[in-house]
Amino acid sequence: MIKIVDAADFSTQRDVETGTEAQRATVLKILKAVKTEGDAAVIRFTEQFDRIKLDTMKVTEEEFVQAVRQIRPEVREAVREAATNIRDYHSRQMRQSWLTTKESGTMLGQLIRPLARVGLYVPGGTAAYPSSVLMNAIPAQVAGVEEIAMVTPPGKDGKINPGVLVTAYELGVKEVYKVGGAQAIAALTYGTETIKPVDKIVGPGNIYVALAKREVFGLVDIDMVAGPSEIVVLADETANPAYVAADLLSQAEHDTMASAVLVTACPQLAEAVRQEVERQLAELPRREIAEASIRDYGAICVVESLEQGLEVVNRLAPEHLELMVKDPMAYIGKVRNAGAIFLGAYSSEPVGDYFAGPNHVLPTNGTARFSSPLNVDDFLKKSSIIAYSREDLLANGRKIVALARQEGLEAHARAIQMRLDNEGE
Ligand SMILES: NC(=O)c1ccc[n+]([C@@H]2O[C@H](COP(=O)([O-])OP(=O)(O)OC[C@H]3O[C@@H](n4cnc5c(N)ncnc54)[C@H](O)[C@@H]3O)[C@@H](O)[C@H]2O)c1
Ligand SMILES: N[C@H](CO)Cc1c[nH]c[nH+]1
Ligand SMILES: [Zn+2]
Repeated sequence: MIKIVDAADFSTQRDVETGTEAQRATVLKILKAVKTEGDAAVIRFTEQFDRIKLDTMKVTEEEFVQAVRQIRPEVREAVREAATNIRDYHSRQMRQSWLTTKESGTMLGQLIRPLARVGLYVPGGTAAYPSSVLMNAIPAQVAGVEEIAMVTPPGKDGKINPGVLVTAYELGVKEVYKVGGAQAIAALTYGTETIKPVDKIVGPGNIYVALAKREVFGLVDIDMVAGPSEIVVLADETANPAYVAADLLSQAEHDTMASAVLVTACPQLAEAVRQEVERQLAELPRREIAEASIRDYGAICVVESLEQGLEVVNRLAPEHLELMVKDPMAYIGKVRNAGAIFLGAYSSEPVGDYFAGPNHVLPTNGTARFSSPLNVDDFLKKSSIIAYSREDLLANGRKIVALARQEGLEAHARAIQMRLDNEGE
């Protein structure tokens, strides 16, 4: 049963990222072994944790072809159309290098370059989402990343989820390895005989993957450590309770630790949604997962006004926020913290998960206060350009010398002073 909570002390923060001491020790052991032993360690851990003896790590052309045969044509068509929408949306995020020239002749600018090689982690198990392949690979491709290596654990039959493989194939991602867990993160970071190291690792995974990503950050870049899914629906009396309940359950079915919350000032809507959640839950194939999520992390927060509701929303900083109110556009300027904002009755959250175009890799657990959806910038890096003119150096050199000496850095000061002495009139 979904609980009714008080606005004042309500929080959706969950302790999901630190793991136990034993898990952290396991991850450190795996990272060290792969770093020193390479492929042999990857093969050993895959046998230990996935119960698969790998003959070859790299997916063959024949395996791609087999996967294509297993996927219905309409699904493949939907993947293509979703890919087009996601590519169009992310293309708008692309930045250009720039250069300004001052009257003094000095040129200053910023050079934009894509990362050269990126690793994409795709989880195995029941959460092997082809849509996550689209959401992680397309922004990298739009940025111009030349090499994308995908890693994903083998299933019980030693094969990779066919939907995931076909989606990779559709995008032209052909470098795919049947390796998962911390050993995959280690291989992407340090490199092995088979897997070349990457510059950045993106994509969600279980606690072993999350801990390994945190540990290697600095040697490589990482995107974020995404926690369980979340949705907050801010609704008024005009909202359809069945739609609200369905959208809450769409995220609850992801994970027993997913969080689904209704915030409303309308007690009648709160009661109707409560009943709808119970009714719809009973019919869901993933009922056990959704039920646990609703029981432990679901809530209805009855507030005094929509204004107060917005305060709650901004405090929770949810991954997904739905504004199911009469005039959603009127409220958008008041939303401070949310990963993605869905406006009106027809912008149901799964529209964003699969098809509309924005990314579904979003900040969770309150991190929308300071971070953004996965985007093209995550795959770009910037270099500053400084082409100082003689005129500017002579005009400003003394100030630079003063700043250097203030820091006690005489060699810095002399590098400038030497030019002033040589060139000064
Ligand atoms: N936020 C998102 O967008 C999003 C999307 C998809 C999945 N997810 C999350 O990703 C996770 C997927 O988890 P999963 O387990 O199904 O797949 P996974 O690929 O993340 O992890 C499987 C790997 O974990 C390793 N492993 C398992 N048990 C181990 C142990 N005892 N010691 C060391 N390593 C071990 C194995 O090597 C295995 O290959 C879920 O938590 C899910 O919620 C999040
Ligand atoms: N809602 C998830 C992120 O919170 C992403 C996803 C993948 N497939 C379906 N949904
Ligand atoms: Zn989802």
